[in-house]
Amino acid sequence: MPKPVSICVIGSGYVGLVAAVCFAEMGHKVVCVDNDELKIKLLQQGGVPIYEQHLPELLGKHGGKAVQFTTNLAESVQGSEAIFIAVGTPQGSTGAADLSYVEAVVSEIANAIRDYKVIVEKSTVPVYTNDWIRRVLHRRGVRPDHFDVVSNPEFLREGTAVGDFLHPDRIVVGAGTKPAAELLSRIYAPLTEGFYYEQPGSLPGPCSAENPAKFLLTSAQSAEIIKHASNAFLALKISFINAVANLAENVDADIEEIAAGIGMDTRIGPKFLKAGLGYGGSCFPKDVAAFQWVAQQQGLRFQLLEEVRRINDTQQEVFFNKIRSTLWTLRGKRIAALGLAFKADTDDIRESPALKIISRLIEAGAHVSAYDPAAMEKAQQALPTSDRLSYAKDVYDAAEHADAVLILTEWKEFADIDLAKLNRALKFPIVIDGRNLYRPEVMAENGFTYVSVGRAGSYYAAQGKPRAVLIAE
Ligand SMILES: NC(=O)c1ccc[n+]([C@@H]2O[C@H](COP(=O)([O-])OP(=O)(O)OC[C@H]3O[C@@H](n4cnc5c(N)ncnc54)[C@H](O)[C@@H]3O)[C@@H](O)[C@H]2O)c1
Ligand SMILES: O=c1ccn([C@@H]2O[C@H](COP(=O)(O)OP(=O)(O)O[C@H]3O[C@H](CO)[C@@H](O)[C@H](O)[C@H]3O)[C@@H](O)[C@H]2O)c(=O)[nH]1
Repeated sequence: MPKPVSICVIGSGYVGLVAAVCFAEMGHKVVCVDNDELKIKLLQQGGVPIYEQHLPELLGKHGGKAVQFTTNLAESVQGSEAIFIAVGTPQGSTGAADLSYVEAVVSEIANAIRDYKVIVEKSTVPVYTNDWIRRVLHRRGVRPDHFDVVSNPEFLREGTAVGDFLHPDRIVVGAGTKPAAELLSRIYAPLTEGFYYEQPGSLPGPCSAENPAKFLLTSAQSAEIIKHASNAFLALKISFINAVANLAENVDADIEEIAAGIGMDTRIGPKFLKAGLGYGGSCFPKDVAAFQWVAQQQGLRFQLLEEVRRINDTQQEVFFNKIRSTLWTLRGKRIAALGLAFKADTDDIRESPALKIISRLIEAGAHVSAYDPAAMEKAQQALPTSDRLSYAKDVYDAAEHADAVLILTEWKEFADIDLAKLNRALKFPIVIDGRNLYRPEVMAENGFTYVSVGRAGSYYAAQGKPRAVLIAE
């Protein structure tokens, strides 16, 4: 097992915090820095700022021990061999990523460096950011032999972040020098050489000692583009299936059957073919826009990405129109909204399709009673206060006397609803499901008018036949 590395992670958001505890889990010594004093205080006191599977146990195991939390960037940089930058890169007004947080951190690093450090760009950034970081360090007088800059994009998903980090499909490292590449390979050796998976108590996942994580060494530019292109491709898959869903609905076909049939082709694969409300979250919307901007800067028009974004925006419009056409008028209607987070297993509400739909319903004069298993607090801070918006204590409380129920996030809790109890709570037994959590024939059997995405519910209710999906399962 190679010697552990002393690591500084700057940013204690989703990526920074997960990276910090996972590096500790891999045997390294970590200091995690943030300029948000409240967050650091919470972490120092053993608090967990985000809802993420396995994070509380790893914070409990390593917090204050192998991972220290601090606001002192200079000291943390000086005491570490590798400095990971994991601050936000939000979307700017032109679609380009706003790199001001990255630049601010690089300037602070420049003031702190006294000897050789490997600076690792982990935030999602446009191509040539690695070059810019080097230029800023030069301009600020840092000796060229005192640093290398590496691009190491992160591919974790919220909700499964810890598992994704420790069991990645691949680790991409864009490094231009041997010492930098060697340090990164030492950092990830527990995953790429399988040592971590041999440890008793290591978290289970798809990688193992026999099937360790893959390490791909590339140029910095390639690494930067790999990240943008991966997110854009996944967004493209989602928009593609949503476009097919809208067609399927018009011709009485079923998008679940179609996605199963497409996904069985191993060249295509079954993942990211779930039709629904379109993609949201803190990554896809901004990263597709940023990648399009990158192409524009090179004089290229990446029209495919324009279409991906257009379909995504349309998808929420399509769903809103379904609500309208099912309920006719919306003013004064009482609607239960199940789900606030942008997807299941997270409390993150950034770019959540659910919040956009709820806001539109309120604007249209409807009364919304909302419920989410994890995102209530964050949603209450984000949504405007309104006497037409209330927050329920559970699914059935939200549904009480409602004209209809909307399913906006694919929480397992919503797939396990007691349908008879739901039916009794509602004023009218209407479910409009943006996540296809139920089979239309089951909903028909339970007396519901059921509207979903890319499926003609009435067909199955009438035919009552087993479907290809069922046979395949
Ligand atoms: N969220 C994800 O699932 C995910 C996955 C892969 C990659 N990414 C990328 O990783 C980056 C970080 O994303 P995130 O979701 O963790 O962001 P976030 O907004 O949750 O966290 C960023 C953190 O950086 C801190 N910060 C900002 N400026 C700072 C400074 N000068 N010094 C110290 N700390 C500072 C903020 O206080 C915040 O805690 C983004 O580029 C994002 O695109 C995110
Ligand atoms: O078949 C699918 C899969 C996802 N989604 C939606 O797509 C969005 C993004 O989902 P997901 O990719 O699971 O969540 P993120 O946590 O945003 O992760 C993405 O964005 C991260 C930040 O860049 C990357 O690191 C991850 O690899 C990438 O999956 C959510 O709104 C989902 O509801 C669908 O509509 N259909």
